[in-house]
Amino acid sequence: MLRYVTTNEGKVREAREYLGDGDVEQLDFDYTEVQADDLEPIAARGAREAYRHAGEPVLVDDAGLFVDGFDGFPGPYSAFVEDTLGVEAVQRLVARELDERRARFRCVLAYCDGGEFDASPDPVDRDDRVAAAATGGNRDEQETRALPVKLFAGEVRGRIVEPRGDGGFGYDPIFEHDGATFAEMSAAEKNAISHRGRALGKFAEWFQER
Ligand SMILES: O=P(O)(O)OP(=O)(O)OP(=O)(O)OC[C@H]1O[C@@H](n2cnc3c(O)ncnc32)[C@H](O)[C@@H]1O
Repeated sequence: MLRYVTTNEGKVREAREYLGDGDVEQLDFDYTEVQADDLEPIAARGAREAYRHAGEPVLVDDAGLFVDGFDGFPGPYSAFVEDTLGVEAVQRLVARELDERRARFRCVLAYCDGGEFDASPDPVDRDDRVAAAATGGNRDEQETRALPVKLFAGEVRGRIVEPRGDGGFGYDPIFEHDGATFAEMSAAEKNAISHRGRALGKFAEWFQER
């Protein structure tokens, strides 16, 4: 059984739709969201912490909306911005400030099961702030840091539009791809093209071959 580590029911719905109901169990665990410019170090750190907590194979899902004209804002801060400004305010800001409304969604899945495998290069090393916070520390911290993690990234391009649709979650109503917003699609339709669907596809292929 795979523990899908998230507090977000929408993510779990899509993971179950893709991987199968019986294979995914939600682990509602709030790992430390380290400050970083990319999703990779956040997801890797989360997977290590979640594995130490659960003692079973875990998959962490970190995602964000990156608006081209805002240099990728809100990116890794997407959850904070959704909670504070709200999705519709982001859309109004884009409409007011930008002629060019292109954006992309990214999703990074991080897998950890305490075992050895062809682990991804450690993204924590790439980010000075995260590395500084993660070096030193006690033995527990050093053991957590040493756990191998495998990363799978997915991305989809689209544009920011006025909200449409009742499905999905988060920024889905304002993200349009090929004429439809993600909130106008079923979970299966969204998975077929989305950042999460692509990352899940890469993960499933690797996991089956293990
Ligand atoms: O950290 P967890 O517990 O998984 O839950 P979260 O919702 O805080 O997840 P993130 O840190 O990955 O935050 C990503 C933000 O982007 C939003 N988001 C993530 N995936 C999305 C998707 O597929 N469609 C629309 N919005 C999405 C989500 O609602 C958050 O506001």
